Amino acid sequence: MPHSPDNLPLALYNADQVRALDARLIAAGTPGFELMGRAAHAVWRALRRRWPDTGVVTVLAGRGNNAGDGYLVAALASRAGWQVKVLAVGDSAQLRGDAARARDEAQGAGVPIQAWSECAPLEGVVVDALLGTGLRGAVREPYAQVIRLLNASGAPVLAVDIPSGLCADSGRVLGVAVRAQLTLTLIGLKIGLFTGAAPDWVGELQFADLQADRQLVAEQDFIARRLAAGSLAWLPRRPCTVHKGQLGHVLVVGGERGMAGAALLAAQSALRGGAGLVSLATRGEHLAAAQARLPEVMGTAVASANQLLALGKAASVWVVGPGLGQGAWGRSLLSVAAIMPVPQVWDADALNLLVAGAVSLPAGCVITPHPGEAARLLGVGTAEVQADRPAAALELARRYRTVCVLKGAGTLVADPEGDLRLCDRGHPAMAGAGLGDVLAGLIGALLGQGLAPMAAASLAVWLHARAGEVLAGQGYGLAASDLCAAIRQLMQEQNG
Ligand SMILES: NC(=O)C1=CN([C@@H]2O[C@H](COP(=O)(O)OP(=O)(O)OC[C@H]3O[C@@H](n4cnc5c(N)ncnc54)[C@H](O)[C@@H]3O)[C@@H](O)[C@H]2O)[C@@H](O)CC1
Ligand SMILES: [K+]
Repeated sequence: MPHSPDNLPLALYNADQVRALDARLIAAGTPGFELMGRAAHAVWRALRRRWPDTGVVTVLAGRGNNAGDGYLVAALASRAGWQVKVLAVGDSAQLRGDAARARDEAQGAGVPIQAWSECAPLEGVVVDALLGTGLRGAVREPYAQVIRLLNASGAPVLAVDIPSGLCADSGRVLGVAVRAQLTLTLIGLKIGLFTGAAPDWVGELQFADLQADRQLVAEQDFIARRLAAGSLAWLPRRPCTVHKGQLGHVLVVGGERGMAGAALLAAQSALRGGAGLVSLATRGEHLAAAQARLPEVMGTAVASANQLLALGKAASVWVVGPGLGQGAWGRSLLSVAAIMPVPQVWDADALNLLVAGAVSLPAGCVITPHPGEAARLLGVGTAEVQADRPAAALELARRYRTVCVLKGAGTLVADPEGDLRLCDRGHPAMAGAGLGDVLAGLIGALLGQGLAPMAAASLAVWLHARAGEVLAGQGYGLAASDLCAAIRQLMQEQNG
């Protein structure tokens, strides 16, 4: 993703939480208009840094405090000698409170304020100050038409706080949204800037804390935390005397006929993720190829539940599902997994069989659905999952009493108690076959080395995404198996 440098804060808020934070700051003695002024200075600085030589600004202003920020930016631009105008959507005479004061300040600075009309030209850099965290429901007219024309104009856009039309809670486009080149968000990071459709609308993301009191910020509830290297539980350093028996024995179960590769990738990933031992329970036809490709992995042909039961007792972690299929073979193997009292990762067809009611999920699991699997697990459509990914991840974790990794851009990791992490790393090049199998194997390896399910899932998601970024950045085709070496490299850099 183009945004999310390492220096952004970790806490992610929904709209209500960020409003509560605004209110706390105001109650603690910083007037709202003072915050608005700081917001405007931050926007103006960001604008000049990004477009230093333009000299022309059009501010599109709505009727709330987001517009107030915009009016004050216009005042600053005018005082700096830039050519600036405000196009007011709706009647600017109806502005109230701080926003009205900001409008008056712009007027006092000589900024022309015109009522927006379809033929008003959008000149220079456009500051989107139409709608912020106060947006409720689908964008109404004439705002929707303003946004459509803005997007069609090709003008460079700096969005104030959040691109207008994007839901601050879910990143859903509420009918229509501004496509920004740069978004400067204020006081706290809204989760809607990172999830759902947001990565395609936000552009570069910058953050201004408006000098908010750190103690007050720390006391504010948040909905999720961003995954970042510094915030992750890393593997403990290995003692010199360590032996393979202490590093986990991961058993990968899968590879129905025609789907051998998925299980192999999971096994390879478990190996490269540092598991002491890796076993593979698969169809007999696949053994020779598996041994040739991964000689370190102990491959066993399993034809029945009893064979798997005998084999599986030696393993400390199970990774079940890659290429498992949904036939009788897969179902019988999964019924064994369901009674094993060890940490497990359930992926792919294991989840489809779970939906079909073939088995129930054992305790201590991590499930790793993509949006389609998540939708089936929740009994809703995929669009509904994508419309509010944080809510879907939390609901899956709660309903199945498990750690849930909801894959896709902005992968989320949730636990049943409501702890939610978001990964804003990764790359579109990762939308390919086998990437999920690598993630499942890596989570298994980290569980085997002693990390708790939430920590193992979070670290694996982050390593997987960072590895994808590193490889995509080198500009060659990304194959899932390439990722294993890059993940190993990242782990070495961190623990080395
Ligand atoms: N003191 C504060 O609370 C601060 C707020 N700030 C800014 O204020 C923003 C929040 O301000 P507000 O709460 O006034 O809200 P907004 O300015 O985001 O939006 C409120 C306006 O949008 C209209 N609206 C709501 N839903 C709509 C829809 N579906 N279609 C069309 N119009 C719709 C409302 O009628 C109202 O006029 C933040 O995003 C941020 O930019 C900053 O100035 C920093 C300080
Ligand atoms: K906006």
